[in-house]
Amino acid sequence: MMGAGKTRVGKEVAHIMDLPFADADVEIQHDIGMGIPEFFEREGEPAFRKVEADLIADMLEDFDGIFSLGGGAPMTPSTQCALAEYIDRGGRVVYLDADPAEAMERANRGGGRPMLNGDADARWKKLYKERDPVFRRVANVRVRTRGQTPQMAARKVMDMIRERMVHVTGSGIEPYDVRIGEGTMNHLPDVLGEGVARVALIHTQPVQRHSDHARTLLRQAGYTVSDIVVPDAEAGKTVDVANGVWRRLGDEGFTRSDAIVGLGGGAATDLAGFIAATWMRGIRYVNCPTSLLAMVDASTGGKTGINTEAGKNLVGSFYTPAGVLADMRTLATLPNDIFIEGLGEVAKSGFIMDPEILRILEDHASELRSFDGAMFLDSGLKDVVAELIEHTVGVKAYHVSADLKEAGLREFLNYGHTLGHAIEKLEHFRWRHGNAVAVGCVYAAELSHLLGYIDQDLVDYHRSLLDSLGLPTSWNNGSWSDVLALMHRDKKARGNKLRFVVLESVGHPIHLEDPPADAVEEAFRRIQQ
Ligand SMILES: NC(=O)c1ccc[n+]([C@@H]2O[C@H](COP(=O)([O-])OP(=O)(O)OC[C@H]3O[C@@H](n4cnc5c(N)ncnc54)[C@H](O)[C@@H]3O)[C@@H](O)[C@H]2O)c1
Ligand SMILES: O=C(O)C(=O)C[C@@H](O)[C@H](O)[C@H](O)COP(=O)(O)O
Repeated sequence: MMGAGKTRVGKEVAHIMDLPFADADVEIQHDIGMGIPEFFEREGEPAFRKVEADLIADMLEDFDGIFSLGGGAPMTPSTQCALAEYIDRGGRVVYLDADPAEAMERANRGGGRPMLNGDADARWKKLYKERDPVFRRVANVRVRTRGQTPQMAARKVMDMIRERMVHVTGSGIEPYDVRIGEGTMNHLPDVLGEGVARVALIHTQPVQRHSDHARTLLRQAGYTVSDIVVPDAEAGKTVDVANGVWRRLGDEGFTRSDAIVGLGGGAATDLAGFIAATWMRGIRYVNCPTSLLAMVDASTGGKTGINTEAGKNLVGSFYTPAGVLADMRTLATLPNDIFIEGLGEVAKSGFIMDPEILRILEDHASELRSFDGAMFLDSGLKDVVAELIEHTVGVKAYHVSADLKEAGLREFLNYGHTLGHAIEKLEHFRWRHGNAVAVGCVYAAELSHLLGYIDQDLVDYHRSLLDSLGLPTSWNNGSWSDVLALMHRDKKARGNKLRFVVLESVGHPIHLEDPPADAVEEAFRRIQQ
């Protein structure tokens, strides 16, 4: 909006990011050879908008830097299309959302604004009403600047435009974004939206520091927050815990217009999503993953659920979050072993789809293996991890977008999980999920090899890569009959037939229906060594 500080803040952002800055109004005046008020007077608004739209389209093609648009520009349909294409090419369109009183005061101060002729405040308010919904729609970054100096606002803009983003869409999915970067939790109020009054913040005790931060953000934005601490890790994914949370929501009067925020590792986000899916048959929820595994996998895609006596994740639903905020600052407190566990799901995504993930893992194996949260944010590893998260969420989004309810393609994300879930259950969940998946991937590779799909080299590659990352590649703590019984309860099984995901090559998974019993058992013998 006029007076929001686009030029002032834009210049500041360009300065701190060492980028060129351009202002659409200055460029236009240069092109038309006169001031904008004069051009408005002589040619009228439609002629001005045409000149403006053409210039913006050219700049979005050719200019690399920070570009400030006039407040009316995004109202022109051709500019809306140009901005959408710019976003598709990886661009960031920032809506600088200022406090109306501050913006009106600044807009009136400067003068020379043809759109504010007459009663300037009334005109400003009318324009705001028309433009605000459009600005929200065309921008992929919204920065609230209430009470902030231009320098503070510029820092906020910079953090936000440096974020990585993966868009998740598809049939049956209300589109949402996974935002990855430092400070992405600041988006919580935007993602929750204005229709929500109460928020249940569901988290575990080890992430208290991060939930305190989230609670502050939520309270500052005006939400009534219920802080709900659930038992840690798999102990939280039970029907008793879910029942306790439902009771709290009932006691505190949660209605359909309220929301859940799930904050923590994958167990906490699985539980929070399940509560959101079931409370009043479904309320809005946002995930704030704080472990690597939850960032790359659990928080996205809408698989929510709890465990039962019969096995892992056997009760749940497909229920999509309104957004995922992977705030890399939370990784500063993550213990090394839990970080490494997350690499199990990262490697899985490399094996089934994205060789670039495998290349990054190979190139940085020893740094990743020595992950130290306390040093992380000031280290070069931060960008490597951000890239791994973006790639891995990209793999997840690809499968989920095409097949939300896991009719076929999405099952490929389950590579390594048929045995992995059985190991977790037989180990009474003392084995971490990502570690069990790592062994499960070696098992699936062995099975692929036994049936002639891949050669021994690729099986060996599974072992050497996972081992270089500090992940386990063997397991020898359970009987074959127990393992087999649990694999029959896997959700991919049909009737009494086992189904697996195996590989034909890196990036080419296939379904394997009812494989020969001796191969299934022999692959197990091979991971016991
Ligand atoms: N829904 C899905 O699509 C999906 C995908 C993959 C895994 N999962 C599920 O996710 C779970 C595994 O997730 P996980 O590996 O995050 O385990 P987890 O949730 O058990 O978290 C591991 C431990 O790390 C702690 N922790 C998390 N973030 C921390 C931080 N920043 N600082 C300090 N401690 C932190 C947790 O409190 C916990 O003690 C499993 O239940 C698995 O089934 C779900
Ligand atoms: O999103 C999916 O689909 C997956 O299979 C991702 C897995 O990495 C994840 O562990 C998931 O929780 C497993 O789901 P399940 O259906 O096998 O319980």
